Amino acid sequence: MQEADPVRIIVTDLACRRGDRVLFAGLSLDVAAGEAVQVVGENGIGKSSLLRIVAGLAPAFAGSAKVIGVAGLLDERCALDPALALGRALEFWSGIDSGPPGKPERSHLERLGLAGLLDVPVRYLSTGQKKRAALARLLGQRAGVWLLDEPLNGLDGHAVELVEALAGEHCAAGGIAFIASHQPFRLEAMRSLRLAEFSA
Ligand SMILES: Nc1ncnc2c1ncn2[C@@H]1O[C@H](COP(=O)(O)OP(=O)(O)OP(=O)(O)O)[C@@H](O)[C@H]1O
Repeated sequence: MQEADPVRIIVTDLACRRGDRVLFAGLSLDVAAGEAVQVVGENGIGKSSLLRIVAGLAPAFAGSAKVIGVAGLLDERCALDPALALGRALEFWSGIDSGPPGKPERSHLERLGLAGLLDVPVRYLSTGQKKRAALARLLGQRAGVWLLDEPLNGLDGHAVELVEALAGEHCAAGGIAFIASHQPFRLEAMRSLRLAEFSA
């Protein structure tokens, strides 16, 4: 994240419709720099849909969701070319996300345990390795607003702690973590947003 970039999420009277169902309505929320929110609720209640609306990838049915700053979405897709070696795949995005020359930061790769996998085609990576690769891309984006959809899925205990630590550092540096997760996510002073309270 670029220091001093202002970040905020402002959700106002938001409603979400998928197919012929309104999943939730009347949702208002204000998330400021340094804050973390965990969106909780049963399968199918609309957590991913909410994150996609906030990311600007799905339309609101009513109301609005506004992000101030750059948003980076991490979801179940690792969004890296499966045919490319991991290093090349990350370089491609790094060039787009933060401009040339497009080298992913070595310290990120080492911390995520990816430094020894840069020659491995993305399609050969394990589930947890793909998730860590997606995190490397997110870190490379330098986005102030992290939208994390089930970020702990497929990760071993060590990697879970790492993701929690990364999110904590991100918030401490003035970023926002907006997280949909069924699993407990240990992050200091994180608020819970119970989507069931807004079910239509
Ligand atoms: N494009 C779409 N068209 C129609 N229905 C959709 C679409 N996308 C999602 N849905 C439906 O919307 C509902 C909410 O899905 P969503 O993925 O947001 O739930 P979730 O709370 O994230 O669930 P989970 O905990 O299982 O990940 C589901 O019933 C899903 O089938």
